[in-house]
Amino acid sequence: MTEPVLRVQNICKSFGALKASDDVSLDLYPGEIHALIGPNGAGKSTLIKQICGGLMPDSGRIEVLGRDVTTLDTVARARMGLGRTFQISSLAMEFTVLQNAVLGALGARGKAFRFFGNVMKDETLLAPARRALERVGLEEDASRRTADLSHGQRRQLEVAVALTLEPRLFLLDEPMAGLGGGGSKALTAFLDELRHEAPILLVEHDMDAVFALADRISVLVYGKVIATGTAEDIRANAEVRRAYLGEEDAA
Ligand SMILES: Nc1ncnc2c1ncn2[C@@H]1O[C@H](COP(=O)(O)OP(=O)(O)OP(=O)(O)O)[C@@H](O)[C@H]1O
Repeated sequence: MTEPVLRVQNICKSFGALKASDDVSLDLYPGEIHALIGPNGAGKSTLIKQICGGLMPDSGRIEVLGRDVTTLDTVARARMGLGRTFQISSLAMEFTVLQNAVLGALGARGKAFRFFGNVMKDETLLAPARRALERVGLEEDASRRTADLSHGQRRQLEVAVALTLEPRLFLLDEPMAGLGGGGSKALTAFLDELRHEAPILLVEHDMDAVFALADRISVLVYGKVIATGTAEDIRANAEVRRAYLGEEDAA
């Protein structure tokens, strides 16, 4: 049987009396998009941070490509091929598109930051940066100031920054946020292709995108995974409807 690329086992994390992750287990298989959904405050970001290495679980285990990474830091996990985008933009707005992509390539390789002029001449950084921009369709915009991009283009650039690492798996934190209908359609099509390169754990509030893309969906409520299954399973699950989808209907 195929091994999962990511395996999260029995993760617990409390903030005082609040259980933000309550015995969470989930996995991600090659070629798959596994969506993580749940109401605000359910613990999605907390879980993503623990998978990335930014936050240590109180207990449980996280494996990437069969290796226990539970105690490794963010840089070590990125080097192992864990690519990530952020809910809040991490782009340097005054830098050009290419400079942001190069910075991504630099960070992903854990290289020390040198003078920017030198960094921008380093082919080992420029080549993956250009390739990533091409992949997301931003090659023509390489010399534009990031602040001048549209919101949708910035989202594309964030994905490009994650791509510079040539990741073995992606953690995408609300990539559709703030995109208009056209933008989220284009990104949906792109992610549908991207999954074949590296599987995706997708945290997303846009239910159209989730139901269009996800092979499996896990529903997190009060820190607990209350259901995991196909889009059909999740739609039909009474507990999920009550806890989450019902809330959307009522909105
Ligand atoms: N550093 C922290 N200290 C204390 N409480 C925290 C901390 N980080 C998160 N929490 C709490 O943990 C719970 C889960 O938060 P989290 O941000 O993971 O939810 P979320 O599902 O990502 O929400 P959203 O969809 O709004 O981004 C919330 O009640 C939040 O207030």
